[in-house]
Amino acid sequence: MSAPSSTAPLLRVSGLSALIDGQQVVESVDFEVPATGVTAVLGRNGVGKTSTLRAIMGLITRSGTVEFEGERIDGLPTYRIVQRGVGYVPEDREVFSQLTVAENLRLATRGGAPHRDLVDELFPDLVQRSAQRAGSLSGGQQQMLSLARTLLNDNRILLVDEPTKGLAPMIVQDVAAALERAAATTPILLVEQNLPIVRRLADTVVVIEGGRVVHTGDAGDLLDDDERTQRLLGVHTTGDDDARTDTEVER
Ligand SMILES: Nc1ncnc2c1ncn2[C@@H]1O[C@H](COP(=O)(O)OP(=O)(O)OP(=O)(O)O)[C@@H](O)[C@H]1O
Repeated sequence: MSAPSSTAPLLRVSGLSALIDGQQVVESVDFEVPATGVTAVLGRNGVGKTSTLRAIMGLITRSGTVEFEGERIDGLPTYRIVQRGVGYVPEDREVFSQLTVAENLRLATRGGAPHRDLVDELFPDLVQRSAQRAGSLSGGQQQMLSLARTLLNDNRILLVDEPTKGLAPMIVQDVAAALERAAATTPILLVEQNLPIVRRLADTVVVIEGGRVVHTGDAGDLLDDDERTQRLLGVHTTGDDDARTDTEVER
């Protein structure tokens, strides 16, 4: 196989479908993730955003094609996909609550933690709390730890699922700053319902409805079009700093 050209998408998803308990939750999804910047997956609650990421990672039964750097990864088990450099930060954070911050980071390390300095710089609070049990961290600190675990390693792409969900506004900004910094070197496929954060971070958007892609395009173009945003996402963006496409109230 010839090497992918510099303009080729890094990740190409074609006809991706997925089942949970026999129910079709992702239906023939097609989209591409370019080799730079942030691609945001948007959509109302329960439309299949998380399931799309989980299907790419091989965490749920899926069919269709997923190509990463020009090679198919849809037949690989999750650990092999991660070894290829696909970093995944799940929605529910999944920190080991009985282990300390330092132990969580050590367990996540592949190949000598090449980005330890970056992680320490991005998350000084975690350095301070290195001996603290992860289960006793706040939601925001656990999100930082979950991100830090993935950012420690060399990733070719990051899949990040709702990193700001349920977080206080100040922590949301800290998480966004960390993602912005990571995106400078590593492309990100981001599920995010906080539209101001999407506007800040994303270049491209993929909108999902009922398990299918219903819109792809420039992030600014969509978010500048209030009528279209309202139609696709059920929320207005104009002048609303807290616009979210879900119903959660931030704590
Ligand atoms: N473990 C599960 N068991 C049964 N149904 C599930 C499970 N996980 C997801 N689903 C269903 O699959 C569909 C898609 O869910 P998914 O979490 O992918 O959507 P989402 O767009 O990420 O939603 P949200 O924004 O609420 O996180 C929903 O109808 C949901 O109820």
